Amino acid sequence: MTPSSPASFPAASRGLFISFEGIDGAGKSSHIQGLHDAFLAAGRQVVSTREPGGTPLAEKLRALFLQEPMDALTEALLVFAGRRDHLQQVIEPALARGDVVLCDRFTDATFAYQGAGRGFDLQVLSVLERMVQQRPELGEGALRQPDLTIWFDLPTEVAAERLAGARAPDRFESEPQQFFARVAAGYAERALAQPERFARIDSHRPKQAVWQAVRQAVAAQGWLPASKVEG
Ligand SMILES: Nc1ncnc2c1ncn2[C@@H]1O[C@H](COP(=O)(O)OP(=O)(O)O)[C@@H](O)[C@H]1O
Ligand SMILES: Cc1cn([C@H]2C[C@H](O)[C@@H](COP(=O)(O)OP(=O)(O)O)O2)c(=O)[nH]c1=O
Repeated sequence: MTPSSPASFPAASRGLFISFEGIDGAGKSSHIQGLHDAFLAAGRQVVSTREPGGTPLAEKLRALFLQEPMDALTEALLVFAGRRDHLQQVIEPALARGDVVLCDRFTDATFAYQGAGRGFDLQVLSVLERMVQQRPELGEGALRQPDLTIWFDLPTEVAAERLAGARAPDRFESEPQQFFARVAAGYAERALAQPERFARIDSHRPKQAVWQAVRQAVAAQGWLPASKVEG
């Protein structure tokens, strides 16, 4: 059996938590399914989920969050309330089973959108992050964070072009490009602060090249075989 054969790749059975981030239209949704399939082919159980959302309660909050006008603190409280339920009901049980959790956005989005985008107090967001994600069983003061965050980075004008006409814009997608420039800067700041967790993907390339970079970022962690290019 060769080292790249899926059957020879039981890449440890500890749970893996991978989040996907980027401004709207960055192209992340296009690659989550590809990774889902690649992990299944490597013999892993996979849970693909999203934020805001991921549980019946959090999906109800998502609908309000995306459609109803509200201030930035209300946005932050709603999104962290949904996150708490999502962690308790879906993410932690999946990680405890040893599954791979692929999460379309997580807390970095709150720092980027509510923090950098809306200008909301980052310290308040850090307090909420600590309340919601604290996991004493991981160590004293430890927070649940993704093991890897795949950050799709591309110029705001390219993302806007990709979104134009693609779907009816929600409350965030209707924001002007300056908003997304701030959000992008917010992601860059988070990535700078926690470089070991972030894999930056240059997403201003054809889909296949982006996919190869995504696959490579995961393979570099030893979680998928390196050789094969799928997708
Ligand atoms: N590398 C790419 N080049 C050109 N268009 C892309 C690329 N990746 C995604 N798209 C298109 O851009 C739009 C937004 O992609 P999507 O995956 O929905 O972005 P996101 O989930 O990050 O908001 C879709 O119409 C998608 O087909
Ligand atoms: C998770 C999260 C998302 N958002 C925003 C980013 C997106 O514009 C929106 C929904 O994210 P997303 O699921 O990427 O939207 P779509 O299904 O249209 O691709 O919510 C926040 O503002 N804060 C958050 O904490």
